[in-house]
Amino acid sequence: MGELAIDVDGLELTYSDGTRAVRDVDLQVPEGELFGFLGPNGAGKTTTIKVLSTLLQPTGGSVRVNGFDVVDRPRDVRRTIGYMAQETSIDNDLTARENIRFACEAYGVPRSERAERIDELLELADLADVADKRANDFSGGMKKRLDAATALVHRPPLVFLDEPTTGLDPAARNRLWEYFERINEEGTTIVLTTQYLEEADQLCDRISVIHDGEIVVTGSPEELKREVGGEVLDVELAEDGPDVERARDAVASADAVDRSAIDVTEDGLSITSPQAREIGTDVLLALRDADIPVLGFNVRSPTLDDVFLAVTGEHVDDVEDAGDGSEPLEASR
Ligand SMILES: Nc1ncnc2c1ncn2[C@@H]1O[C@H](COP(=O)(O)OP(=O)(O)OP(=O)(O)O)[C@@H](O)[C@H]1O
Repeated sequence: MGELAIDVDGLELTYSDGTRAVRDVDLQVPEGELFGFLGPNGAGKTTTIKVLSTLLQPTGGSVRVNGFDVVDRPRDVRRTIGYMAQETSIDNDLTARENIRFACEAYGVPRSERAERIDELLELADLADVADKRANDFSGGMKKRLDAATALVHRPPLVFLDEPTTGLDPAARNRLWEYFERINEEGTTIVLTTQYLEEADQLCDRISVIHDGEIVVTGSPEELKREVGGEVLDVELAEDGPDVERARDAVASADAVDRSAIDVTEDGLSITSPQAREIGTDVLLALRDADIPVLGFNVRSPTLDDVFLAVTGEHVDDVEDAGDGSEPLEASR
C-alpha cells in the first residue's frame, strides 16, 4: 500500500443541536483509490466529507488528509484537495470556459498556466465542443462534469465528490462514471458519496457502507458480496397469495434453511445460503405442503443490495427516500 490520502481514527461529529451525525469512524484510503461512501439519505455521508475537506471541525478523533491534520493544518489540506458539493457551484450565466477560468483565478492557478489548464479540463470533461456555450443551456450531466472540472483546476491529488450523480438519468450517469475513471486513471484519488448501489458496485475500488452515522462495513464490492456468504435463492410469490409471513414460516420449516437467512422482498422471499442450489427443492416442497403457490424461483450471486440488508438489517426500500424524484439506493439487478 502506498501513502495514505486519508487516515481517520475515531472520528465523531456532533452538531450543535446534539445530533450525532458521525461516530466511531475509522478509515484509511490509500493514494490512487476510487473510494465510495454508500448510504441512504441522512446516513452521515455529507457530514463525513465536510470534515475531510475542512468545512466542519471534528468533535472527536483524528483526521489526516494528504498527510495533514484537518484541525492543525486546514490550509494545507485545502491546497491539496478538490471538493464538489451536492449543489452545483457553477455560474449558469458563464460559459464552460469562463467557469473554469474563474475557478483558476479563485484557486490561484498562475496566469501563464491557465489557458493550457482550461483546454485540458474541457477535454477531460468532454466539453471542448461546447466550451463557449453558456452553462445555462447544459444538461444536468454536463453541468456536473463542468462542476467537477472546476474542482480540479489546481491539480489536487485528492478530490471529494458529494453525490455527483444524484438525479441524473442512467446515460448521463454512465458518462460521469467514465469521466471519473479518467480522472482516477490520471492519478487523482477520488472519494465520493453515493446512494446508488450500482454506482458503488461499478465504479468504486472499495466502499464503506455508512448507516446511522457509523461505517458498518468496508471492502471491495466483490469482498462485500462474498461476505454475504453463498448465493441467493429468490422465490416469487403471487401478489394476492397467502401472507408472506406464512410463506416465511413454511420455508423456515424446511431442513437446512436457517430462519435468519430468509428475507422478505418486493416479489416474495429471498434465502441466502452457501447451499442455495441444494435447498431449492426443499424450499419448493415446503411451500407446496403449505399450499402456497410459487410463481418462479432463481438462484443468483449476491448484489450490494444483499450486502446492505445483511449489514444494516434493513431493506433498501425501508430507507429509501426519493424526495428529489430520483431513485436512490435502487437495487442493481
Ligand atoms: N447542520 C446540521 N445541524 C444538525 N443536524 C444536521 C446538520 N446537517 C446534517 N444533520 C443531520 O446529520 C445527519 C447526517 O446528515 P448528512 O447530511 O451527513 O447525511 P447524508 O448521508 O449525507 O445524507 P444526504 O444524502 O441527505 O446528504 C442527519 O441526521 C442530518 O439530519
